[in-house]
Amino acid sequence: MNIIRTVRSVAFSSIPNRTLSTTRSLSTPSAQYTAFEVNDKTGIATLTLNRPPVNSLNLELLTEMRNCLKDAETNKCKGLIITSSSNSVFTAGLDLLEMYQPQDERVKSFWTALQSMWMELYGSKIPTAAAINGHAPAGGCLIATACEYRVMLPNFTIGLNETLIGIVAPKWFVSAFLNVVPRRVAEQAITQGKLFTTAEAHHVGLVDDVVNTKEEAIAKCEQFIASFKNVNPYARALTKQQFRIKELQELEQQREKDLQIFLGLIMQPSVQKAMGIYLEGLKKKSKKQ
Ligand SMILES: CCCCC/C=C\C/C=C\C=C\CC(=O)SCCNC(=O)CCNC(=O)[C@H](O)C(C)(C)COP(=O)(O)OP(=O)(O)OC[C@H]1O[C@@H](n2cnc3c(N)ncnc32)[C@H](O)[C@@H]1OP(=O)(O)O
Repeated sequence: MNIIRTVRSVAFSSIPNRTLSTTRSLSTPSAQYTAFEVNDKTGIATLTLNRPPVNSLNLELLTEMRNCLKDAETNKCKGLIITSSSNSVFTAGLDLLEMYQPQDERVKSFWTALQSMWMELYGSKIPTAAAINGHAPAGGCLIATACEYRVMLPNFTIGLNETLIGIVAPKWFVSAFLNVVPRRVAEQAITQGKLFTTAEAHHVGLVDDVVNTKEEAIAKCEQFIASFKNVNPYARALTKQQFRIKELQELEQQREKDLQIFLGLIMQPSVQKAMGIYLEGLKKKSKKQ
């Protein structure tokens, strides 16, 4: 696999136009699981999730994601694309090992980092797009629905499958899902823990477009971001905020309560047992392959 390096605090406005190399990626020692590149010509940032084998979202990855999102906004990038370095998994969602038999302080930091990353992404002032080049269950779907545009490659799955693991998708997971699919479809799917195939997701509007390759997916995201080129960024950001402020304020005001509900749920012996069985099943399946 290519070693992907990460750029931090590169002011887009200070990047000169170059003809040969069109992306800039500098390394920072702290970035382990993400690559963050800014295209010099378009000003679009790409955040690539890079935590093999399945980009499961642990504390460190969530923290890096949040830092990249902040950098993209601070540096006035024209837009942000999220994708994965894997050929088959966008992200497997939250790292179950963070929630199974967890350490007290770490699991609190983990959930707090998830809240922060989501608020940063959902509330981002710049256009955001997900190039979903693999499976996107649970937390993967959460990231995709927090973006303004989604394009997906064929024959993968996406959805909020929490109930199948014996856990509950919090209200803010559901509200972002509800932005993109009708309420009836959402209620049925989330209570069933349904994972939609790409074709089904496209049919219900969970993804906007389907393309065959990652390159095409990135190009579609770039087109989406470019569609705002004649729009005043300030007016755009305030307009977007009007659509999203309610969910953001709700979570901001209830962060501690949300954390306590999360801890109360996952620490239940029956939930720990269900998670253990689910993890065991994943490991058995992985060994068979
Ligand atoms: C009103 C009250 C509200 C209260 C709210 C409270 C709580 C909410 C709590 C939690 C919310 C959680 C949301 C989540 O995101 S939970 C995670 C859900 N994710 C999944 O179910 C996906 C599981 N994974 C898969 O289905 C497959 O791995 C996948 C299709 C993604 C990829 O398949 P592939 O064949 O390529 O890879 P595998 O062989 O299955 O896996 C390789 C390796 O990775 C391990 N692994 C997979 N997924 C995870 C994961 N999410 N976390 C940790 N580890 C994972 C897998 O076990 C294999 O490991 P190993 O055997 O190689 O050691």
